[in-house]
This record gives sequence, C-alpha cells and structure tokens, in this order.
Amino acid sequence: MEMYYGSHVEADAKSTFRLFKYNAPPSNEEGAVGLEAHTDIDIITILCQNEVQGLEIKSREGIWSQVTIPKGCFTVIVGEALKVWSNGRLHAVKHRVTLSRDEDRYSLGCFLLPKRCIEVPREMVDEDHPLLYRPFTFSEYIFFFLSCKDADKRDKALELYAGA
Ligand SMILES: O=C(O)CCC(=O)C(=O)O
Ligand SMILES: [Fe+2]
Repeated sequence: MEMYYGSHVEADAKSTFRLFKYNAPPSNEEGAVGLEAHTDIDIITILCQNEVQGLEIKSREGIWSQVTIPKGCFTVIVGEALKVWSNGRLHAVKHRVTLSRDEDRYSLGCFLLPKRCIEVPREMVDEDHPLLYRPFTFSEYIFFFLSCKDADKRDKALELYAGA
C-alpha cells in the first residue's frame, strides 16, 4: 500500500476537522445515545476527546462494547474508502457514542476524504481475495449514501453502490 500513499493520500485526499460537544444527559437518561450508530465513509478518522468516555464499537457478532481511551491518546477508525482500497481486508467498524456521566463530552475529529475516484489496487486482488468493489467517484457515493434514508439501506450503501 505504501507505493500508493503519494498518489492516493498526499495528492488526492483532503482532511476536514470537526469539534463535537455532547451535552451531559439528564441523570435519568444514563446511556443516552449521543451519536447514532454508523460507519465512517472516509479513508481514516482520527479522534481525540476530553476525559469523558462514550465511544462504543460493534463486534461482527453484533455486541456493543465501550472503548476506554487513555488520556492523551488518539482513536483511529478505518473508514469505508480504506476498506475499498484494501479490497475488504480492513474492516470499517460500526460505532456510536453513548453518554452516561454528568459531564459534557468533547471530541475533535479529523476526517481524511478521497477527492476523486477510488479503485481497488490490482495488488489487492488475488484468488483468495476476488475484486469486491468497482471503481467509483467518491463524491457521487456520498450523494448515494445520504439519499439512503432507511438505516438498513445506509448500512449496506457501499455494497449496493459499488459492490462488484
Ligand atoms: O465523538 C466521537 O468520539 C465519535 C465521532 C464520530 O464517530 C464521527 O464523527 O464520525
Ligand atoms: Fe464516526
């Protein structure tokens, strides 16, 4: 993958930052959902947060577990674009934020997005890993993804849109 870094990331990706503030839930709403379950559609997301935990990830078996992020550490999340580049080897984990402390939660996210076309590199395709995705323009996929109002459809958006 290293040989693609210059052409795919340095020359053809852009990053955006977003600061989130999650208001502390009322005391009778322990476990309130702060951010609905989703997968990130970018290449990679890097998150840092204050000391209020809340990020949860879903296992392939469907079990949610809280991630405890040590103070001063970053969280790195694989997005769907990187899943495509790895031809499905890397998993874009489903995650969400729940709130259970009487303290506001802050997180800062850096999202790395492809600018143009994404295509599985030929080195990622072999007998054991048949091609999973056709080449597609990332901005057009975003439109499709956003048009999926139904949560089930949104979960399968990548496969529906770009599945080979
Ligand atoms: O606030 C967080 O820790 C998670 C944010 C997130 O998952 C996202 O913006 O995609
Ligand atoms: Fe996310």
